[in-house]
Amino acid sequence: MNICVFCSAYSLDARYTAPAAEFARLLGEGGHTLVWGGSDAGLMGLLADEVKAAGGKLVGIMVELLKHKGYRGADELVMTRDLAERKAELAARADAIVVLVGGLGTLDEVTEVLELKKHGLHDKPVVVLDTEGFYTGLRTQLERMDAEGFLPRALGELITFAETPEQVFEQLKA
Ligand SMILES: C/C(=C\CNc1ncnc2c1ncn2[C@@H]1O[C@H](COP(=O)(O)O)[C@@H](O)[C@H]1O)CO
Repeated sequence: MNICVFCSAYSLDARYTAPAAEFARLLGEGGHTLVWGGSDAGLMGLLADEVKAAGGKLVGIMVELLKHKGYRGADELVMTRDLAERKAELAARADAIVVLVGGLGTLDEVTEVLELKKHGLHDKPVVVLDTEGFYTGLRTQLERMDAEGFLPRALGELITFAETPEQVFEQLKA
């Protein structure tokens, strides 16, 4: 499976990096391909290192603007002109999307895939690894949208939340 991962480009402490590394190990050992932003920065770089060490393949979708942070050692590195083209390419290459902890870039990416899914433009699973309850606020907001009629589909059809890396893969199989 080609698994697109959105996650932080910053270096984080072990309570965030350890579950991400475990997720990466399961991805690599499962024979999957990581499709990601193609950077060696922060958690993005750690994820790629761990997937590679576990035998998985790496497909990086880079953007001109950030090419100085490109990951050396990807099986394929695709260069896109701008962030919009990169987001489209990331989604197009994926069979499933997994969201790890991240900041505004990650939030922008997950929001876009959910908006496209809302409109029926794809039906790929979107699973959030909710490490340390990092996404409690996002989940609460989405649940309110669901309960108060802001979503055309049930929230559970758009996105699911996992507490552990193992649960992410169980939800991708379901
Ligand atoms: C932090 C530094 C450079 C950032 N480099 C990036 N390279 C590739 N992709 C990136 C970068 N920054 C953001 N992205 C994309 O957004 C997500 C991460 O953003 P966040 O704000 O950290 O959550 C990630 O999924 C990427 O696709 C300088 O060292």
